Amino acid sequence: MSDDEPDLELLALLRQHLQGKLTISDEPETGVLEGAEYVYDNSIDVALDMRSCKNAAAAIYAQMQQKEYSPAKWSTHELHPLAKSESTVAFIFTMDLLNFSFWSAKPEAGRFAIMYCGKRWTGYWSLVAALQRALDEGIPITDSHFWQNEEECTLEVLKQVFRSCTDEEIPLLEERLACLREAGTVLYEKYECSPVKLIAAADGSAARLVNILARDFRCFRDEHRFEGRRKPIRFLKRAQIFVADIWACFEGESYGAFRDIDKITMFADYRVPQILNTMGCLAYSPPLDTAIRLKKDFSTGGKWEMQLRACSIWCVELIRREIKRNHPDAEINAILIDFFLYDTMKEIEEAGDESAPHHRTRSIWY
Ligand SMILES: Nc1nc2c(c(CN[C@H]3C=C[C@H](O)[C@@H]3O)cn2[C@@H]2O[C@H](COP(=O)(O)O)[C@@H](O)[C@H]2O)c(=O)[nH]1
Repeated sequence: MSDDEPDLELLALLRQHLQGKLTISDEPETGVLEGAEYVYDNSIDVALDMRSCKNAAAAIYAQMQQKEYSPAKWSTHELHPLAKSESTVAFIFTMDLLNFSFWSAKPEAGRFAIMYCGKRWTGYWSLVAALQRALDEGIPITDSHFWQNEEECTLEVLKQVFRSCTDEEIPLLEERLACLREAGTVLYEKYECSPVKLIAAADGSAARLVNILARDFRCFRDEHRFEGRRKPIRFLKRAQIFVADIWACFEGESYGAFRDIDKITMFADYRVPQILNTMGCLAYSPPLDTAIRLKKDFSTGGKWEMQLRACSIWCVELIRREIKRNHPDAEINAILIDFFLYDTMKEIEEAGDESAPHHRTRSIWY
């Protein structure tokens, strides 16, 4: 938009304000849900099946109750840190700086994997295992001073941290080092080298913390242009899952106390669309469905990838609303629904069901 063109959105807001119809609260919004709805409304390759979403809401609620999904469940995963401490905040920050792109084009036996505690870990769990193993081996991988030290924190050392028990290396190793370097510099310049100070800057607002991460760290700024829309579509997946992991780990207390945690949306990755499609909630156009089944590469910010990510966010939001409509007192939000869907998809995959492959994008965003 050129400078001399009127900003119609701003004029509309001013008109509403002058008519007393607009209360501008200082509570921040992330804009993620608004962007997701816009893409959903303009999608031609992905649609939501409302009957399936209603059925899914009932099934998800029942299973979440039965499996007692709550923030406390986060700490029951054997690799997640248990201490409610600053070092756990640093661990989670490191983890969510690097929490992206673990999928492999190789068969299960040959894919990147980490041996730790006598078990073979793949995907997201390979990341958590690698960080735990590094700490056991005396590598200060969660310390932002280390990330900035170019003599100590080298690509070779990071290769050692993520050494695989197969022939395949972790994808995007150089990009992961760049994320640590940038984060170390920003923490040094703005937050006294402390992720705890970063959380404190949000003053108890989850939305504000997501916005701070997107503003101050390029590697968290997961936002992309969609067709002709002037404002970028914000997914902010790793920024949001960082806030969610802190909230869940600390069970809404201490560093995890956020008064607006319910503003966090589903995390637009490659796993949850997969299970939403399996449940019939997400429907794909034939060309898109074929491209996913043929395991084609999807470009970052491409129209198919944007629709998949945005419609997944919007789908989980509709499922959340349906659950709350039927169970107004249910302590459920998009985070817990997302965690449940991710874990369930992993159980389906571990049972060997490869019937619905996921879309494949290689990026640092998810
Ligand atoms: N939407 C969503 N995406 C999630 C997670 C998690 C793990 N969260 C744990 C914490 C609490 C929960 O109960 C989970 O146990 C990882 N991912 C993303 O998936 C991808 C990895 O997939 P795979 O290669 O198959 O492991 C990668 O983009 C990673 O960033 C989640 O919860 N939701």
